[in-house]
Amino acid sequence: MVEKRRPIKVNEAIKKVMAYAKTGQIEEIPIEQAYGRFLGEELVADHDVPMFDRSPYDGFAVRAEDTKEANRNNPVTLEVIGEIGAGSVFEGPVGKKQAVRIMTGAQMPDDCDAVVMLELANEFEQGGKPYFDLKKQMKSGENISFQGEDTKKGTVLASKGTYINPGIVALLATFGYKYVPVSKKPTIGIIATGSELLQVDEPLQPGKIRNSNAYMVHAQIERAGGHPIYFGQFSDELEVCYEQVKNTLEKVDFLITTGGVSVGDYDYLPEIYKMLGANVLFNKIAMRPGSVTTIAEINGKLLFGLSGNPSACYVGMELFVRPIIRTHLQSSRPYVNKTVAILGADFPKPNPFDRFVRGHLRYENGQLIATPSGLDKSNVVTSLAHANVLIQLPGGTRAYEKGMGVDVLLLEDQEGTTS
Ligand SMILES: Nc1nc2c(c(=O)[nH]1)N[C@H]1C(S)=C(S)[C@@H](COP(=O)(O)OP(=O)(O)OC[C@H]3O[C@@H](n4cnc5c(N)ncnc54)[C@H](O)[C@@H]3O)O[C@H]1N2
Ligand code: MOO
Ligand SMILES: [Mg+2]
Repeated sequence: MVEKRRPIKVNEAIKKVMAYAKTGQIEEIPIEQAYGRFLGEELVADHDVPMFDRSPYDGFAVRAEDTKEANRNNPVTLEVIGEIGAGSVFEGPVGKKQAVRIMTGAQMPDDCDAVVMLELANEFEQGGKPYFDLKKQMKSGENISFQGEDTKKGTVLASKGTYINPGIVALLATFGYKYVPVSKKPTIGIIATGSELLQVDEPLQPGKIRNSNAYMVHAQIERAGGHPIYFGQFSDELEVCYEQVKNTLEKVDFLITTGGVSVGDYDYLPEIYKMLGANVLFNKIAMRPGSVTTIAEINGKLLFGLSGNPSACYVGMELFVRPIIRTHLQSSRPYVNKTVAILGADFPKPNPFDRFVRGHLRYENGQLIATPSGLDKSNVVTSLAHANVLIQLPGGTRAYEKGMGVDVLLLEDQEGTTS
């Protein structure tokens, strides 16, 4: 007699798993390797940027008061008493009707309060000395990048757990991080189960398929920011799988298995959880695909029993494993980000369970359109290739029509959300 499983709501399932979410440790890595990692600490400006008033143009640093009388018919003449390249500092005083040639990025001389662009200065020499005429009155503060205008000392620029994009890398360099504190990646074991599975390089045989889940999950873990370790594929033999799961558990922060969670004769994961003495959080979720996703816990360590069906496995990974990874990486926004889009095609199949349809999101005439990216069956693999969203269709009796507003989960987004 097959056991009767009680489906729980998706949000309830996520909550049950997240009760075991833990933040991980921090490690320091060279800045060159920081891109794509997650900040282990908040990034605070420990000095003003820029640190000094500087010129945004190549030109002349002047005292605005000397240009008061200047206009188109009445140029003022200023004497050029020196030159400052970026990186140098002009030490001397700048007196009445004097100016200093200055380059973009160079520190302003203390006595000057405006910069004349080179194009506006009519340069000439007299008695062996350089001068220029200026036909424009300068305002005090004109053409200056002021100290602290970019950011002020003490400003929090990014919170911990932030995904390090190239812009964050620029900030890290600005504040002198040769080594960057990043969240240590959780190690996540992957085990594929199924006697039908061929290795990726084996020729096809009758009744067999190649193991795609292991590599797909490997990539999904990397996208989420974790460190995957693939422990191999095992045929449906209870003892072998049990030993493998038990040994692997000791080596990883979390373990993902694919396949063997349903009610088939060779679906051994439920039995393995029993043998391990694991606490099964749930074994049925009111969702499609992935209704048989089973998650267990042993001494606080999570075992994700993802479905063998590729699309179900994929969805289970994004909904349940990803927020656990992101929390480990210190993010306070661990969930897949969401937005609303317009459904790009009819979806006529009503279902009592919530659906997560693999979809492709695109911009069209300023609107976001989400269209299913292939056949919507949980055993389908090709619909995953062009999926950049999961279209979330609440369960019920209704069909969904092209043009309706729908929630979409943004799979390639790195910002995440709080719920
Ligand atoms: N009587 C019932 N049968 C099924 C139920 C049910 O409730 N009652 N649930 C169905 C649902 S929903 C799903 S999803 C699948 C889940 O199956 P399992 O998680 O037990 O996975 P397997 O039986 O091992 O495999 C299912 C399917 O996926 C293929 N597979 C497995 N591993 C891989 C892999 N690494 N790469 C690619 N494809 C893989 C496997 O060949 C099967 O076709 O159960 C339904 N049945
Ligand atoms: O777990 Mo299944 O994917 O609902 O078809
Ligand atoms: Mg099965």
